[in-house]
Amino acid sequence: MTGHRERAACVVLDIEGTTSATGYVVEVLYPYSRARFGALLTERADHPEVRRAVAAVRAELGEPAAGPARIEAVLAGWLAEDRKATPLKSLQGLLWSEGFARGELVAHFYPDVPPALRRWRAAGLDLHVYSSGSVAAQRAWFGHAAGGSLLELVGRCYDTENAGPKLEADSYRRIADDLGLPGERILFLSDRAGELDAARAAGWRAVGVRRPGEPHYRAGVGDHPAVRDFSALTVRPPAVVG
Ligand SMILES: CSCCC(=O)C(=O)COP(=O)(O)O
Ligand SMILES: [Mg+2]
Repeated sequence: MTGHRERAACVVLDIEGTTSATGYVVEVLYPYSRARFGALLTERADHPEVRRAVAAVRAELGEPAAGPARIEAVLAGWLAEDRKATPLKSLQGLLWSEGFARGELVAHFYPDVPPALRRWRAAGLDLHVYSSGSVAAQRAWFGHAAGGSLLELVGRCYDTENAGPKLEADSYRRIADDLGLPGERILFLSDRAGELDAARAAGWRAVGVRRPGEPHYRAGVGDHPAVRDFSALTVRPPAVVG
């Protein structure tokens, strides 16, 4: 893996394993949400986001009368298997946003990420996010980076609810439609081969980010070009023709 160059109008960023450490998400964010699901489901059952997520869990289980204890147990099970289920992610996003706002959580970004994001913005690129974490979680995450907010660098946020699952090419087509760009002008960065495959199937450019120590490092990124971190990636806007 040496330096790599790309031309694109925008960069779409995965979070976990790409901009940020999976270890932090799994060891800090997940337990934070796990410890608060019970109170959320009982004390704030009328919150619109909670009602919506509970209805989605009940529908998925085929158990229209599932009570808070059952829902909490299901969420805990999904969390343990790291299932990227939309209702789980919505409730986590709600709890994490509040935790960030209260100063109980601070987001982790690899040190090469903030300077690269600033460099790419200065070069005229738009930056967007596509993560299994909910849009609320993404905005809170970028807004509460340890070194100061990065939210002003980010344009649109996509998750499994507004775009779809990250392993399906249609999700990337939906995002391209929303951005009003052909796939070849969009560059996706991710640590997972399956996500890069799906993006490429939708016509996007795709570059793997292989950070030693990340869970997907050993699995590699298939036949996609790869960089070790963002400092090894140069991205410039497409050349103007004519
Ligand atoms: C701040 S987003 C929380 C991370 C998370 O819950 C998640 O599932 C991230 O997955 P990704 O698609 O970014 O690899
Ligand atoms: Mg990832």
